Amino acid sequence: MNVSIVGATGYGGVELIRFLNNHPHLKIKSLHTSSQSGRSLYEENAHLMHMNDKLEEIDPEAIAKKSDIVFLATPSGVSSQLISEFSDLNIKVIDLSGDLRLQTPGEYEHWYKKTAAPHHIIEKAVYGLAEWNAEEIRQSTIIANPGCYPTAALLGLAPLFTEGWATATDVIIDAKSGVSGAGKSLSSVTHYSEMNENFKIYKVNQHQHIPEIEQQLGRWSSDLQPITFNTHLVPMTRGIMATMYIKVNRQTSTAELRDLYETVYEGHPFVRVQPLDRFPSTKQVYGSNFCDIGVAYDERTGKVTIVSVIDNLVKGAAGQAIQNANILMGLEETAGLWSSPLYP
Ligand SMILES: NC(=O)C1=CN([C@@H]2O[C@H](COP(=O)(O)OP(=O)(O)OC[C@H]3O[C@@H](n4cnc5c(N)ncnc54)[C@H](OP(=O)(O)O)[C@@H]3O)[C@@H](O)[C@H]2O)C=CC1
Ligand SMILES: CC(=O)N[C@@H](CCC(=O)OP(=O)(O)O)C(=O)O
Repeated sequence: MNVSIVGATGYGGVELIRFLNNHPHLKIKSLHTSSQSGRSLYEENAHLMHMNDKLEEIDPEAIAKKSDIVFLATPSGVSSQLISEFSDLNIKVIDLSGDLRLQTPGEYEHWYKKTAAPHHIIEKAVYGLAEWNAEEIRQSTIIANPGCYPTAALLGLAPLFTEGWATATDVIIDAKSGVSGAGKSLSSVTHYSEMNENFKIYKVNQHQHIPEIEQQLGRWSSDLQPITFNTHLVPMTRGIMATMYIKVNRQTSTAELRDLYETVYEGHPFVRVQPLDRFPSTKQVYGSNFCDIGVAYDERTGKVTIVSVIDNLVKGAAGQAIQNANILMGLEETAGLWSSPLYP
C-alpha cells in the first residue's frame, strides 16, 4: 500500500518518514512541500541523508492516483483547505492538525481563530483516538488525528469515565510539553535563550485543546462540565506529561484502581499501565508510540491522581497517525510501530 506525506519537511512529517521507512506494508510513494519542491529531502533534514527522495509540489489529483493514504502533517488552517481538494478523490486522508477534530460548528473558529473546514467534511471525519474509536476508524475515509495533549489526557482519564467511576464534573488536567510540540518554525517563545533553564505556563485557560478534550469526555460522561486544562513548556525536546486529579464516586485503593486500568487496557499494547506505586517519566516513552500511565488513590481527598506520558511527536502525532492507518487498512495495529523507546 502506498502513502504520501504533505508537510514532509516539518517535525510531524519527518517522524512519519522515520516510522514508515520500517513499515512492513506501507510504502512512502511521495513527499510534498509548499515551499521547497524540487529539492532533496536531506537538504532540509540532514539526518535523512540516506534517502534520495525529492520533494514534490502538492497536487492532490496526482497524489490520489499514486497513493492509498495521504497524511497531512500541515499547520491548522492549511489542512482545512487541502482537505476540500482531497475529499472528492479516491484516497484516504489522515490529518494531523486540529482542523477536523471539533464537530460543533463555531467551536473551531472560536478556539483556533481561523476559518473552519467545510462542515460536510468535518461531519465525515472520525476522531482517531486509536484505542477508543477503532470501530469508527475502520469504516472511515477521513481521520482527524488527535492533538498531542488530548491523547495523553484522554488515555489517562478514559477508564474512570467509561467504567462509571467518575463523572466529568470536576476535571483538572495539568500538562507539560517539550518544545518540539510547537513545530519546527522559530518563535520568540521557544527559542533557546527563552527556554533554556526555564519553565513556563502558557495559553492559560485558553488552549485550543480544551474543546477537543471536552468533546471526547462528553461521549463518555453525560454530566460533562467545563474542564480546567493548563499547559507548560519544559526545556526538553520531546515528551508530554499530563497529571490529572479526579474525584471518584467510591472508596477504593490504589491497587483496585490500578486493576481497573490494567483490565481496561488489556489488548491495547501501546498503553502500559505502570506497576503499583510507580509513576512514568517522559524519557521512558521517548521516540516510541507508548503511552505510560500511573495511578494513585488519595484516601484523604477521595481523589485519584493519574499521570500519563507520551512522546508528543509519536503517540501524540505521527505514531498515532500510522496506528490509525493500520486500523483503517485492516493491518495489525502495531505494524511499523513496535519499537522500543530511545534510552538513555
Ligand atoms: N509537533 C507536535 O508535537 C504535534 C503537531 N501536531 C500538528 O501536526 C501538524 C504538523 O506539525 P509540525 O510538524 O510540528 O509542524 P512544523 O511547523 O514542524 O511543520 C509544518 C509543515 O507544514 C508545511 N507547510 C507550512 N505551510 C504550508 C502550506 N501553506 N501548505 C502546505 N504545507 C505547508 C511545512 O513545510 P513546507 O514549507 O516545506 O511546505 C512543514 O513541513 C500541525 O497541524 C500541528 O498542530 C499535532 C500533534 C503534535
Ligand atoms: C508545545 C506547544 O506549543 N504545543 C502546541 C501543540 C500544538 C498542537 O498539537 O496543535 P493542534 O491542535 O493544532 O494540532 C500548543 O500548545 O499549541
